[in-house]
Amino acid sequence: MRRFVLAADHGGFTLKEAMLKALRLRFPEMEFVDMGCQSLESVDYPDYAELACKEVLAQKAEAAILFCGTGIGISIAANKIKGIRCAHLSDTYSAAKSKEHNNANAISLGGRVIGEDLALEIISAYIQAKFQGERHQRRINKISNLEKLYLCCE
Ligand SMILES: O=C[C@H](O)[C@H](O)[C@H](O)COP(=O)(O)O
Repeated sequence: MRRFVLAADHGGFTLKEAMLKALRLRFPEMEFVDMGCQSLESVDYPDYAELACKEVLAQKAEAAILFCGTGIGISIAANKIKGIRCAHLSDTYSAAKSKEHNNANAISLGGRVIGEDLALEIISAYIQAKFQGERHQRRINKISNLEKLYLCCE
């Protein structure tokens, strides 16, 4: 069964809640796991990026679907984690390409920016897309080399 983890700070909480419900209805054959937060109380988005992305690195989830106010902070945080390629999304074309070309294993959306209907279409486009490999794999290998050079050193 395909398994995705959803996580948000307080700025993304409302959209994350709506997407959990909508995704479970639209894709009943898939699993969508809630990694928090659980209220509108102020929290820090790097904590939730880490929680969700650890599931992806441990291969317990196929991808992390992340939310904060803009989608930016949680994306920046996720992209500091070695092995995570997080796409900050606001349209369906980029959503599909983030999988087809970049093999993104995390996506982020802005709860204070994007409406529920568009968010559902963006996430659906990502989930339904397939990585195309080939020249794109070569470029992802180069991203991994950048991680080794710049992300893992003191
Ligand atoms: O990129 C950061 C996110 O949009 C946060 O959700 C936002 O900065 C939180 O702002 P505040 O603490 O003012 O609610």
